[in-house]
Amino acid sequence: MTKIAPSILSADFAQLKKEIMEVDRAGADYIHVDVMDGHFVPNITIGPVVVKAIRPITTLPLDVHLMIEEPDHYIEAFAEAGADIITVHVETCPHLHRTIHAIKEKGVKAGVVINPATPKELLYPILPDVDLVLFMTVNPGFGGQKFITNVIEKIKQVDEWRRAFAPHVLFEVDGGINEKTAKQCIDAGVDILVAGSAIFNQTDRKQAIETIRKAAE
Ligand SMILES: O=C(CO)[C@H](O)[C@H](O)COP(=O)(O)O
Ligand SMILES: [Fe+2]
Repeated sequence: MTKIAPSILSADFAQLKKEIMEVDRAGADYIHVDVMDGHFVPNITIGPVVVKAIRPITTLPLDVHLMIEEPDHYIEAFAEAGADIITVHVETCPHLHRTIHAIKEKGVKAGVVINPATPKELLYPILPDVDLVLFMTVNPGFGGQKFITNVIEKIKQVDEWRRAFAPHVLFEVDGGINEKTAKQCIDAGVDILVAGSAIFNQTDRKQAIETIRKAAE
């Protein structure tokens, strides 16, 4: 079954506990946490203190998406705060193999994220080492942007590598996911759909999650 990861970037931050509890009860599979530093992306969001604060609110895995430069400096802090998955951008990691293994050494699942305009070849050498690949389907930095369709072709091509030598790797997409775009992603081989505005901008979160899940299947 398709897994859904609501992105709290589009939640009401003044009521974060209530928002997380609501999507948890509504059938979410992960909680997606967007960490932005104002350097790698033109926005600033949250850090390890917030991850620590939300950790007791839910038993769902916390999927922490690091959109920050030099992520190596923060792996320990996010792991100790309670992250279950930490994903780092290929664009921010000159020593990607070292970074991925530093995450794993903390007992956390390790994922690599790739921007829409970054060539898929950067994934090839690291694919057997990661637990997850997150394909950005918008340029990272903000919620509510339009899905970039040509990423689908990249997902299909990387899926061929996955089938050949890394079948354990999960594929996740992030950005512009809604009932219209979900199906194309699943058909291309995606396992986990991140959705922010398509869930948190709806008053009935249960229905929003079910709508995306149904459209995907
Ligand atoms: O990483 C992100 C942005 O950089 C967010 O996870 C993503 O944008 C989710 O928001 P939406 O579903 O509204 O596009
Ligand atoms: Fe994200």
